[in-house]
Parts: sequence; C-alpha cells; structure tokens
Amino acid sequence: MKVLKFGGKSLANGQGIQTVVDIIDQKVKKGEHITVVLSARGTSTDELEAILEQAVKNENYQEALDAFKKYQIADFGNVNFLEEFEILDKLFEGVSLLGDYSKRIKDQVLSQGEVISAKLVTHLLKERGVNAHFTDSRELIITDGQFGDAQPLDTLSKENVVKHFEKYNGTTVNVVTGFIASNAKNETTTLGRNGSNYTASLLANYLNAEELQNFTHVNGIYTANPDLVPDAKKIERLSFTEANELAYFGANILHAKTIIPLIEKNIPLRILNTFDHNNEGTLITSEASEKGIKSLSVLENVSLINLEGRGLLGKVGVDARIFKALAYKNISVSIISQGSSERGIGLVVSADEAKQAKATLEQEFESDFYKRDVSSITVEKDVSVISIIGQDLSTFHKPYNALIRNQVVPLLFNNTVTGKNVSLVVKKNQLHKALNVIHGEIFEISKKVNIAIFGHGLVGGTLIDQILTSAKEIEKRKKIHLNIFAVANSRKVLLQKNGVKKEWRGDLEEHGVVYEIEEIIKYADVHHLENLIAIDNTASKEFTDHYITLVKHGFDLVSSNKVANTLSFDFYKELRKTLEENQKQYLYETNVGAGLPLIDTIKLLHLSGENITRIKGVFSGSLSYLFNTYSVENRKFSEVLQEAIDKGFTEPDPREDLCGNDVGRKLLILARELDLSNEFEDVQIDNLIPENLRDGDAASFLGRLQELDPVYEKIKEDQKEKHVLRYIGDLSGDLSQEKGVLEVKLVSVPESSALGQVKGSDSIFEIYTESYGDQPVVIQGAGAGAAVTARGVFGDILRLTEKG
Ligand SMILES: NC(=O)C1=CN([C@@H]2O[C@H](COP(=O)(O)OP(=O)(O)OC[C@H]3O[C@@H](n4cnc5c(N)ncnc54)[C@H](OP(=O)(O)O)[C@@H]3O)[C@@H](O)[C@H]2O)C=CC1
Ligand SMILES: N[C@@H](CC=O)C(=O)O
Repeated sequence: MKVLKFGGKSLANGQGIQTVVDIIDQKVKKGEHITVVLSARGTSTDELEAILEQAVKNENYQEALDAFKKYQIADFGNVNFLEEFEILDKLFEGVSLLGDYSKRIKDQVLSQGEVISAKLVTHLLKERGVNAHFTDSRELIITDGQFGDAQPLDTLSKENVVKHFEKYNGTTVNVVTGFIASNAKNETTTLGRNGSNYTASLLANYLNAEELQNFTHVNGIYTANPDLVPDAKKIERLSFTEANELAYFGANILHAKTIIPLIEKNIPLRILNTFDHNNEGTLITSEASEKGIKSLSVLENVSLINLEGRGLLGKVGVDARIFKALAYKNISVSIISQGSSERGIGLVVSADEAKQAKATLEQEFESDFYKRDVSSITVEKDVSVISIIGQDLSTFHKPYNALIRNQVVPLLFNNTVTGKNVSLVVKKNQLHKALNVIHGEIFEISKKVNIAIFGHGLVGGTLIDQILTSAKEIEKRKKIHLNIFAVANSRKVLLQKNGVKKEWRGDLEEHGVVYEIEEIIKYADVHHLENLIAIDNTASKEFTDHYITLVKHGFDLVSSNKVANTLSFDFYKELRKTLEENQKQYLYETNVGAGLPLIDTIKLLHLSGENITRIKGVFSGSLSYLFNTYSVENRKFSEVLQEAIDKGFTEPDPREDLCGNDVGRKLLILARELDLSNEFEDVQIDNLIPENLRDGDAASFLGRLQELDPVYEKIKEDQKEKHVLRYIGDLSGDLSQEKGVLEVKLVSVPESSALGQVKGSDSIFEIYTESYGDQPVVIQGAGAGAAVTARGVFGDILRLTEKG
C-alpha cells in the first residue's frame, strides 16, 4: 500500500482540489492500493489562528470567520460542514467572552481545518464513485497530553490504526485527517506544525507501506528555496540521513520527526508536485548518495540573543544556567556560539520567544548584573539562520569570502564537529543576497555579476554592445553571468534587474528615469543584487564624486574615465583606503594606452622590485594620429584634427587632448603607479592650443579649427630635414624620490627613430628600468578608439570577476 499525503496548497480551491481528486481517482482506477492523508486546505490553519487572536482580543472576528466558511464551501454547497462551523462558532464565542484561550482550545479550533478538508475530499471522491471513507485520525492516533505539540503513543496508536485498516480494507480509500490526534481523555491534540506529514509517516510505518508520496506544490527538494534562489536545482535522490539534516535546518517540506518512522521500516519517501504530474520529484531512501549532497536551508523568524560580560570569563556553568533557565520556560535554543574568551555568548531562539527568553535570562543573571559580571543581554530581532548542509570547514572559506565581498558580514557562525553543516546567522534584510551568493559559490553555478554602466557614449555604448554579444559565450566558458542592470547618462537611468537587452538604447529613451546615485544603490539593495560593479565611461569630474559612496555600498569600480586618478593625491589615497576597508577593487587599465596592457605591466614590474627609471612615449592616440598623419601628408592641420575627432580618438571635449591635459593625466597616472605623489599641477605641459583660441566653449573652438593651420604650418616647416612632429609624455628624474619630473611636450624627432616610426593612432610607451638598461621595454599599439577601449574595459570587468 502507498500512503499519499497532500499539503494545504494542493488542496486549495480551484485547480488544486480538483487535481488532488483526479490523482486519487486515477490511482484507484489503476488498481493501486492507497491511503490518503490531508492537511487543512489553503491557508486555513493560519486563518483559524488569526481569528483566534482577534477573538481573544475581543475584536470583531465575525467577518474573517465568515470569509473562512465561505472559502470552505465555495464550490461545494452540497457538502455539510454545519457541525464543524458550529464548533468553531462556539469556540470563538467562548474565547471572545473569556478574553483567553488555552492550548487545548487552540487545538480544537485548528483541528476543524483538517476535518473539513478530509470530509470534502471524501465527498468529492464518492461523487466520482471511489469507495472513500472519511477517517478521523483522532480515533486512531493517541498522544500524550501536550497540546500543540503532542507525542504519539506508538503501541496504542498502531493498534488502532491496524484495526481500523483491517476493517476498512480492500477497495476502501481511507481519507485521513493529518495533524490531529487525541489524548487518553479523548481530547483533541495536534502534532505540531508540519504535523500532517508526521501523521502520514506514522501511518506508513504502522501499515508497512511500500512508499510515502508527499504531494506538495514544488517539484521536490531543491538545493535552496527556489523562491529565494532562482538558480536552485532539484535534488533527484537523497538519503534519510541527508534528509534529516535538511529537515532539521528548516527545509519546510520535511520535519525531522517525520523521517524517523520511515527509517525504522525503510520506507521510501517521494516528494512530488501535485501540479506537475510528469515530474518524478525527489526520492528519499536509506541508500547514501555517492557524492554527498549540498543544500541551503533557512530558519526565518528567529532572533539572536547576545549575553555579554567580562565576568563570564572562566566561570563554570554559565551555559548550563542559560539552557536550564530557558528549558524551564520551554524555549528551545537552535544555535549557541561562544568565543573562546567567553566574553560573549550568542544564542538563537524563535522570534516569538525572544522577548521571554531575554526576560528569563535577565532574571537568571540578575545577581551577575549587580556584580558586573554580566553587562548586557540584547536581542537582535531581525535575523535568519542559513545552514549549508554538506559543508565542512575545509572549503568554507569560499562561500564566506564571497559573502564578505558582497558586504554580508555574518553575525555569528557555527559548525557541527561530525556531519557536515555550517550555519550562519545573518541580518534578515541580507538573507536573500546571502543565500544567492553562497549558492552560486558552492554549486559553482554561473556567478552572477551585476553591472551598472555610467556613460553610454562612444566607449560606454560600444562596451554594452560588446557585453551583450559575448555574454552567452562567457557564461558557457567561464560560468560568469554578466548582468547589466543599469545604464545611465548624465540625466537618466534605465534600470532592469534581469539585465538590459540589445534594444537598450530605445528602452533607455522610453523607460529611463531621472535619478540620484543613491537610487541606483537602493535598487541594487532592494533587488538583492550581488557582485556589483560600477563602470565609469564618462569624462566627468562630478561622477567621480560618487566613487567613494559606491565603494562603501559594495561596488567594485572600473573606469575608462581618467579624472579620479588625477584629482588631488589626498583623494587618490582616500579612495584606495576606502577600497581596502571595503575589500573592493578599482581597475582602470584603459586610463593609459586604451586597450594596451600598460598599467598592469608597470604595476607588476614595480611590485616585483624592478626599478623603473623613466617612461617616455606617445601617450595620446588622437595626437599620435594627428601628428603622424600631418607630418607626412600634405594636408591641413585642421582637416586631420577633424578626422581624429570623427574617428572617436579624442576626448568628448577635444580641447582636453590639444591642451595637453589628457597626456598630462596619463603621465600622472603612471607616476602614481610608481608610488610617486605628484599632483596634476606638477606636470609641465606644452599647450597645443594658441592662447587666442583657449577661451569659449567646445563648439566655438571647433568652429575655429582653421585658425590652427598657419601655426602648425610654420612649426612643420621649421623642422630639420627628415624630422617629424610627435607629442610626447616623459616621466623622468629620480623616481625613488617622492616626486618625479613630468613633462608633456611637442618634439621634432628623426623619422627613423622609434618615435618617428609610429603610425596611425598608435601609442608607444618606452619603459626604462635598471635591469633592462638602455633597451627599454616597449609597448605599442592602438592608443585610442571606442572599440579597443571598450574591449579594455571589458577585460577589467572579467579580471574583477576572476579576482572574486
Ligand atoms: N575614446 C577613446 O579612445 C578613449 C576614451 N577613454 C575615456 O572614455 C571615457 C568616455 O569617452 P567617450 O565614450 O568618448 O565619451 P562620450 O562623450 O561619447 O560619452 C560620455 C557619456 O558619459 C555620460 N555622462 C557624462 N557625464 C555624466 C555623469 N555625470 N553621470 C553619468 N553619465 C555621464 C554622457 O551622457 P550625456 O549624454 O547625458 O552627457 C555620455 O553618455 C572618457 O573618460 C575618455 O577619456 C579612455 C581611453 C580611450
Ligand atoms: N583622447 C585619448 C583617448 C584615450 O585615452 C587619446 O587620444 O589618447
């Protein structure tokens, strides 16, 4: 015989209840021998509990009670629930008059939910011609007198069950009320929350069932609650031992005590989905799985009590006193953790018992307060416990580090010495994020990286398109899911938590909203987005004001914008300090040489102790293009300059290139990589814009480009023969000192020299070091352009995802 148990959601009005009747009917038609155990329907138990609370406070509960009754008879007007409704009427009236109720009364109230459920299903089955028999488990399962959480008396209960099933056997389908039982005085008792599962496993045990099928609204046991972790995977098979661990740590679908009767008789348990017939669910048997499973479970509605005091050090029996005092009040402690210094003890109790637990401990430690041995007992109310089942401490650093990177700092953690289980207490508002971060880490499922892109012009726009084009391939190869959840310009942001699509330009136009940076931070927080990266593809000083805020809120930074690295040295240091404090990274490889691997090379050389003595070269892609072309072609300066602008080589405001600021910034960035503390003002710059063209805005400057022609015509003509113009950056001086010499200048060099041979928009960097002597390390290649720069930014993003 198989025992089928259906939960509340399966029995809800509409599709649920009809499907349950179909399932039973079909099994009977196939000749299967089955027994059915039912929970109360929908949310009936919670509703009855809520009405009870209203009644005890003498509030008007009638409306809620009427709604409850209406739900129960909704489509089933021909089923007679008068007896149950009358019991409820009387009980609630009494509670309302007395202003009080006992656990005994509560059990009587709640039991009506299961009675109504079983009565209804019996009726519906009979209408289909199934030989169904309503079976009130109060006549079968006899318990001790602990109302609300009664313990079955096995011998007596088994005898009753066996007798009943001998009487109602053959084709009879016994439809049994779950959860409820009675004591020796024939009073109604209940088996605690999840009690219906317990009833089902007791029956399976007493009747030596071949399988217990637990029908729920999910497809089985998952590696985590799929409502909280979208990437959660179904576990096909589990051993009872593993299920027991899961159950204990809050996998709501099971309750630890429900497994024991099944283990005793080696009865398989299958978790099935009422609403998905084709799914085979999760099968739980006594066979151990080879690899061992890992799963995350959560205890919500718990509080953390923290007992602090210097005087606790070395005192004998403190824990014993805590447990004894709490046990006296029937308060269970699910986790206790104590530092080796014994200065503080943290314990986790159910949230609704936290207040009483605190009062109990205050009473117990009253004299210790006077002696100042105990200084405080505090309650942290909104916490949750995450248990990583199947996890030991050998690899725990991985999920732990991932949490810290995401600014989730557990309040407390503990592990079991035998068995694999590590539990963490986290703030409730961080639960969702914490679960997803840990889950991604331990299952090595694609790590989701959530990216906010500021600036979607030439570089930013190209980057977004590059990411969207490559995202699938990257996910396949590297298991990294790049999710661009925000795209912003100086006015509007497009926020899409599941990632912008290739139509992002139109979407931003249509759905973009005016924003403050704090709103984007809040959006990430509210949607529990982990592994956050902010990308700065603006050229804006204003935007760099947000860097510190972003880092403090858990964002790593990547920027093509050079401004942040060239503000005051104080800001430079403050940003790095903030990054360190928050364990965040800032990558900016494209700041110098666009996509060329320059900064990384210099960093490595410097870090490895290689003494860099000078860096010299053509630092600007746009000015390289300008002078390389102008020097050898017989064209106007303004014409070639316009070409450089059109090709996307220049800064958003091209005067930044021509005035030397852009090269000056790059030079300063490199100097600071060598630990020099130069300021931007230290850079000696040859400004290429004649003084009469320096005032005014970019637009008026662009309208007067021809005025540059005679100036540069003359400079070109004044050169020695076979010489060409180059605009170079030069970092020299004694670089072991605090500051170096930084120069940006226009020079005329032999066309046969290394600098003279640079072509197109190439940059060239000559890095002189002590070991390499007169032969510098040379890095050369495209020094500007949206595509190469975006690729460089993309590289930084991938580097970050690998670091994490
Ligand atoms: N081009 C190249 O070869 C290289 C460029 N870079 C750097 O890349 C950066 C981007 O250059 P590029 O793409 O050419 O610039 P664009 O002018 O094409 O784009 C700039 C973008 O930044 C946005 N923006 C400006 N201010 C803000 C702000 N305060 N907040 C949010 N968004 C803002 C703009 O929006 P809006 O339209 O609203 O103003 C625009 O979307 C620059 O810092 C540049 O130095 C680095 C290496 C090479
Ligand atoms: N405008 C810059 C772009 C790269 O940093 C340049 O010309 O090099």
